[in-house]
Amino acid sequence: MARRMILNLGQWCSRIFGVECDKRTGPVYFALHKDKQTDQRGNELRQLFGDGKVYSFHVRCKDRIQRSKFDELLQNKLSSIPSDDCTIMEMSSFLPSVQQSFIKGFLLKLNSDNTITEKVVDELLRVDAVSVCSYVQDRDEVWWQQHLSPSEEGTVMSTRYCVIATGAPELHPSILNIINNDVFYSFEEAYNVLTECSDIIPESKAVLDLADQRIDLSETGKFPVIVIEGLDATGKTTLTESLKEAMNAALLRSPPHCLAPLRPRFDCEPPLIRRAFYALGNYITAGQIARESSKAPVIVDRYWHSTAAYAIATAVSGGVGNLPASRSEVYRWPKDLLPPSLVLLLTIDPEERQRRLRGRGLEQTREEAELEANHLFRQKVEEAYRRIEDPACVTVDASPSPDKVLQQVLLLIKNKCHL
Ligand SMILES: Nc1nc2c(ncn2[C@H]2C[C@H](O)[C@@H](COP(=O)(O)OP(=O)(O)OP(=O)(O)O)O2)c(=O)[nH]1
Ligand SMILES: Nc1ncnc2c1ncn2[C@@H]1O[C@H](COP(=O)(O)OP(=O)(O)O)[C@@H](O)[C@H]1O
Repeated sequence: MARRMILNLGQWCSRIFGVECDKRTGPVYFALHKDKQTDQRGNELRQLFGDGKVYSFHVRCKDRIQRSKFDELLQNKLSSIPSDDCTIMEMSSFLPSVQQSFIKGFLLKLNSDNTITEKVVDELLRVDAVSVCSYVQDRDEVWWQQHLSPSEEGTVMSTRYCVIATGAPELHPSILNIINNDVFYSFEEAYNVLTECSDIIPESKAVLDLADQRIDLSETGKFPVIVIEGLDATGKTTLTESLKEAMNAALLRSPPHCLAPLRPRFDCEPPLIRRAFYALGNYITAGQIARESSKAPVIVDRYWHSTAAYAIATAVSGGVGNLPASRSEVYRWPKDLLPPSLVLLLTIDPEERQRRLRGRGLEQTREEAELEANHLFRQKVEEAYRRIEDPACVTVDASPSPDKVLQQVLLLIKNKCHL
């Protein structure tokens, strides 16, 4: 995929940086040059680096488990700065000619100098795995990126590169790493992640043991398997319980009940580890689906669509426009995961969903909180749901009463599954 990322940068190929400075206009991209460049397309750079001190941070660490932990540390440190004192923008960077070279970082613009911010910058400077840079103009108003490193006397400015604005690559950099880092397309890939983190997360061994004991059947039985998907509070639990009664069906969910005690532990982990946990949950549920569908219809409350949609929406910065295009390989069902007969995506308008969330009164999970705080994230989840294929979701308007939704869905299942 990196082949389509190559930009015309001349003979020297630096990292390309994309900063989400304005959700409406999309990222501003820049590259680095060893020599001074007079034609910088300065207006765009002034938008990024003008008006006050600017730092960028990203994690450089070969081990992906360590990298994901440092990413989390970096995000938590920066979010400790009062939002009035700074503007934090997501920054992605990649090497156009190197696969899997994408790294996620942040650009920090200080609205005012204060001790909290300087303290956070100084602390991050002392984390070996975190690369800190500042951006300054010389007397010719040419912008430079300077790499900073700590010293007893303060900070030392070492290597510096001339910053040049550049055009947008064809694909948003954040989609470069999705495959088997954010979304897992095989049991083995997800299993390997939890194996790699079992020394720092002892609970991983319990998950791996349950994954080893999963029912490993590759075919569903003769009865239909219907997955119910949708954002929180769209009515999945209500509908799946009614369908269980109405169809005398087995009701399963992903992650499966056997993983429920471990879920809060992994919900606190960075995306790489959290998604591997949910992915293994899908494979354990798949074995239960295969077994139960030989005896009766099976209803499943969330499955791979949830895992993939939330992972893609989290991994891709900015708005819906940055999502991988429809038909992209990231939306393809894993070849080794049992596919259901039908996937129904419950949709309701945001106001009704808010009302139902309040009515439910349950504690919000981290992702639910994110869904409410960030309508861009919610839009990306909904759009990612719709782009997943083989099987694709069939959208259901879940705003009528519970009974009307049930009747509508029973008719849909009858028609689609030829019951
Ligand atoms: N089940 C499931 N949830 C996921 C996954 N990835 C992210 N999530 C998010 C979706 C929700 O915001 C949150 C909780 O989802 P669940 O439906 O499993 O739990 P809960 O019963 O609290 O949510 P609900 O309101 O019934 O949809 O976790 C995944 O792979 N599977
Ligand atoms: N069709 C519906 N009409 C009105 N309220 C509903 C409907 N379906 C569910 N609810 C209510 O909305 C809240 C969330 O429903 P729930 O089934 O828990 O959704 P989910 O499992 O998708 O989070 C609950 O309080 C439930 O009683």
